[in-house]
Amino acid sequence: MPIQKLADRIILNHPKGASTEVLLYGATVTSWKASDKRNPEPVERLFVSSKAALDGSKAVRGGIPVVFPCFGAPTHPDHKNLSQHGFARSELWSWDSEVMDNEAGVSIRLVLEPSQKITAIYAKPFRLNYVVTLAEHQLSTDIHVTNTSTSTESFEFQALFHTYIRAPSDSVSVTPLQGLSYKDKTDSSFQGLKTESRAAVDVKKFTDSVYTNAPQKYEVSWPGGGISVKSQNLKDVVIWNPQAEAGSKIG
Ligand SMILES: O=P(O)(O)OC[C@H]1O[C@@H](O)[C@H](O)[C@@H](O)[C@@H]1O
Repeated sequence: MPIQKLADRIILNHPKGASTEVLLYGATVTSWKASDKRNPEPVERLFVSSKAALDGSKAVRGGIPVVFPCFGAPTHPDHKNLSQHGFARSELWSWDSEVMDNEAGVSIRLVLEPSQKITAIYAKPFRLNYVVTLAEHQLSTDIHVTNTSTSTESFEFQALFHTYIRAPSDSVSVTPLQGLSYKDKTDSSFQGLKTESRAAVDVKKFTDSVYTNAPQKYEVSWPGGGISVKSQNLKDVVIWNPQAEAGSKIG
């Protein structure tokens, strides 16, 4: 069965061995296993904390949480009743459809629409469609935000994937970010933007950097492993790793 619909999650299996799991809670991808040249057997590519709650009691600490309609603490007046990173990662999404099921890819669509609970904190006419596609060596996540208003009402939003890549934090690095402007969220004494001087950005110390106008094509590499990340229409990229310093404060 390439697509298994369980009560709380969807499991996708690719005929060549890759697999992924998507929780209906938050539409959070909690596992992606794929092979590569170094590993003929599929290996897990995403990090999920051993302490993560997967029962829908709080946003999943790991995998790929979906962030909408605000990133970080809300700053826009429309988001004033929301918590950090918005509500999409902590709502129950609905199954919509199977999009594709063949050797090229196995793909499903989930949907999130305003419920009474959401409208109480965010009364905007939105619909989110989320398509997760598993290919032999690739996982694609596409978020489509629709303004369902029948009038001229508009709204501003931020949307992103909060991907936790499974990598050794003492030796992983990300390229190419050199020369880009970034907000260093670990440095509250400095309000402006810094310029990235490093050819390869590591996360050996607590890192929380928001790069703007980034190239949308990155190599995340470590000795003996790595992963390529591509994005479309997502021009900012965040490199975050709490390390022990900030990690010890996370539940
Ligand atoms: O604890 P949360 O809400 O999942 O956020 C985790 C982190 O998410 C990152 O994307 C932010 O840049 C950090 O500032 C934040 O701490």
